[in-house]
Amino acid sequence: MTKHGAVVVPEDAVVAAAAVGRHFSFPPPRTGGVGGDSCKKLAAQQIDLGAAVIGSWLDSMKASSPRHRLVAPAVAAAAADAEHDEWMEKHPSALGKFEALAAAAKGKRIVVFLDYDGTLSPIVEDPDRAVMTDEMRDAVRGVAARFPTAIVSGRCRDKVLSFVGLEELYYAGSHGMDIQGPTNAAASKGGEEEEESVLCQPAREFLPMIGEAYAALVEKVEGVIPGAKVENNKFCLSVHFRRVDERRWGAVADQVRAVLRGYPRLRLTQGRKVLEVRPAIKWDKGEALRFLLSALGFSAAGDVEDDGDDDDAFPIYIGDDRTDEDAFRVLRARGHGAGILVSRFPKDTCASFSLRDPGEVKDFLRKLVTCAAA
Ligand SMILES: O=P(O)(O)OC[C@H]1O[C@H](O[C@H]2O[C@H](CO)[C@@H](O)[C@H](O)[C@H]2O)[C@H](O)[C@@H](O)[C@@H]1O
Repeated sequence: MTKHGAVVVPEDAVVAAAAVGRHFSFPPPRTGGVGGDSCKKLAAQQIDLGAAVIGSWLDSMKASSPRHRLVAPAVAAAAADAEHDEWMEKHPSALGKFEALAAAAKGKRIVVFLDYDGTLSPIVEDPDRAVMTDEMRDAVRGVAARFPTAIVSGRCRDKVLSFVGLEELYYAGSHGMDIQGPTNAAASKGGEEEEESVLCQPAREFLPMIGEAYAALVEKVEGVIPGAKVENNKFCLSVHFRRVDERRWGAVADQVRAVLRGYPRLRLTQGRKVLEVRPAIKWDKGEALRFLLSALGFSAAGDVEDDGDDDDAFPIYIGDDRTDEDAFRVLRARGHGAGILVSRFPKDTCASFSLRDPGEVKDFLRKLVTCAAA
């Protein structure tokens, strides 16, 4: 931490590869707790936002999109292919291994957790246009009709609900800091639906501070650096630099750092060409997953001393981003359930399986529905 307490978590910095051996094993070996050897907790790697580390932080920003692999020369491309094959051995396609996954879930109650951006909708330039297709919506609706289903997103809960448009789901917005149950007629008991459906808001006291920081970031970043955009996600803020000239990413870092000096109780993490400002509390997508499992009546196992044997839930979590690793780690610590990373490229991850893109996510969800119907 800096002396002001503002920190950045370089989320691509060491998430050790998920599989313990070279070859895929499922169910995945336990890590011996959330902070186990093979999946190191990123939160433990908070790096000072001081000028001395801005270089490595910028590297991290540059690495937040893997597009450079597309233009690799032939030799590098061959090496990348080999690396990809090896990675796929450790994180095989959840479609290709569907039968193994279904066998592991047999006799258990599947619970589905879905990230939004990059998982249900493709990554696009303008965050306000990241809509999902009707086909994807149908697939999610089908899954939710059979299994408890939650959307877990960095976005503000209302916004992600408006994008997904399905009231029968659970929604965990603001990286899990704003959790709501289903709001459809079957779930609500009439009147005060909004109040009744809110299940958990562990960062409520931060609302005024987040509002202030938002205004400051709009003024000092969005108003100063062309292309920068600050998104208010209620309990956290996103500073987008996807449309900022790469030569000015350092300026984005500097400006955000300057603003956060005034807010020692806020911390910074990184997603896909976005810096995420959030309350410095021990709450993330992994905690949201635990909370929801518990709210659904399942054990929120994951502690070393809990062997999870009496747990009849089989959580499936699908996500594409670094913030989803917190949830993958919880699943790995549980020793059952399946973490599925959405990525075309090898990435360090605690997920057991992979899917290439939202198109494959849709196919996987459809397969899940067909399998449940059978
Ligand atoms: O947890 P998620 O649902 O994956 O949300 C994470 C962030 O997603 C959004 O930003 C990302 O998607 C945008 C649209 O495709 C893209 O333009 C941006 O570069 C990505 O970082 C969202 O806008 C953020 O607020 C979320 O925190």
